[in-house]
Amino acid sequence: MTLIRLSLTDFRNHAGADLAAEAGLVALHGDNGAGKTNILEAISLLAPGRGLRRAPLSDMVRDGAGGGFAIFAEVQADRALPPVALGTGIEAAHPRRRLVRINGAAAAAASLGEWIAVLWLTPAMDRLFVETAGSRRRFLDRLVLALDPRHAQHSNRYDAALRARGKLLADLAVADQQWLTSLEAQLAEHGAAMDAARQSMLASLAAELAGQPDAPFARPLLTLTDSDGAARTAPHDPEALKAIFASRRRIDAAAGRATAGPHRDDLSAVHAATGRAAARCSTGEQKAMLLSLILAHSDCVARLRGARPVLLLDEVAAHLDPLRRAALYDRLAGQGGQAWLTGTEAALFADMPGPVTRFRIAGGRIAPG
Ligand SMILES: Nc1ncnc2c1ncn2[C@@H]1O[C@H](COP(=O)(O)OP(=O)(O)OP(=O)(O)O)[C@@H](O)[C@H]1O
Repeated sequence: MTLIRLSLTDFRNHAGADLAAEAGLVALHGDNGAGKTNILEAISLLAPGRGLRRAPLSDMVRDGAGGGFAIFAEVQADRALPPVALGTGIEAAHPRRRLVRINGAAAAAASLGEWIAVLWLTPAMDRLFVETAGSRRRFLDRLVLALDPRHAQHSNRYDAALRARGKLLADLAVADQQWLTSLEAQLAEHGAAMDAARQSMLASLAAELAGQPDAPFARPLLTLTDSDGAARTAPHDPEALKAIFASRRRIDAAAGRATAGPHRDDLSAVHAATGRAAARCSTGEQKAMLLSLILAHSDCVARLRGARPVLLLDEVAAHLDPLRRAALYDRLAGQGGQAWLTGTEAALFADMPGPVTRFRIAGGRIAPG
């Protein structure tokens, strides 16, 4: 998948920007605060979800602009087909409602996943393995989404049913039992589908990683675990899940949250070469594992979906030694697809193998270079 055109209106510090890019590497360089990550964030919003900062939509409107914002892109998924036009943004009157247009027609955000897959690595993700299970689950679900666009619908419906059940359980004594049973049936159906998609993605990713060397990027071994840290290998059975939810109504009512289910699962990672848990590895090793994970996943999506996801690598190049940096560029250039990289120095990108589209960003302005 290639973004051949991107235009931004009142998005973060970009009042109006229009850029054309080619397949291959796209290098964005500019000083701190120039607006590089904002461009990557805009691209991340072309996929379902809240984007790479998970920020409220209203924060994304350019300060002082007073209205909404708009992101528009043309994406070429297949050279034989015309590009698809994707647009998203908000209007001033409805700052919480994300609007989406696909080829000019209004669409649900979840549908974006059918047209584009976007994977990213940002400095904020460096601590993923020591952060909360929630951030790892979100990361896991993004990996699944890149492979299986239906995942967004299942997880949206699961979350909606979970919230509705939580409201009913807040007053269990008067809760409509039939409505509870129906919500738990929805949780079981969508939860089992979500879980199956996670397990199938992890199996494909494990197979991809197994074929990759331990160097120059550290290879991780990944496992889906339950909330107690035990490995989960068999998919959730919908009937069993329904029974779990039904049997835990009192416990969940007392806890004020659903204490069991796929929304509590976690992703655990081990450094393959040393056998050490990722959380106990050095920051550099954790970064390297994430990079190798993302690169392997990109291969996985390319193999299974027939199109490579757009990769957004924010400040990744600056943290690699010259040997690893060259290895990263070679790998990205050799595989087709499109990867957007940011850095403060143009020199970081000087030796990239072509084709490379280069932009210099300064104060929210984008110029070729
Ligand atoms: N809604 C907004 N309106 C205007 N400016 C904003 C808005 N949100 C963020 N900014 C500003 O946009 C600028 C660019 O941010 P961005 O994160 O893209 O910088 P960057 O080029 O990636 O810098 P760094 O190299 O430091 O990571 C920052 O100064 C930030 O404060």
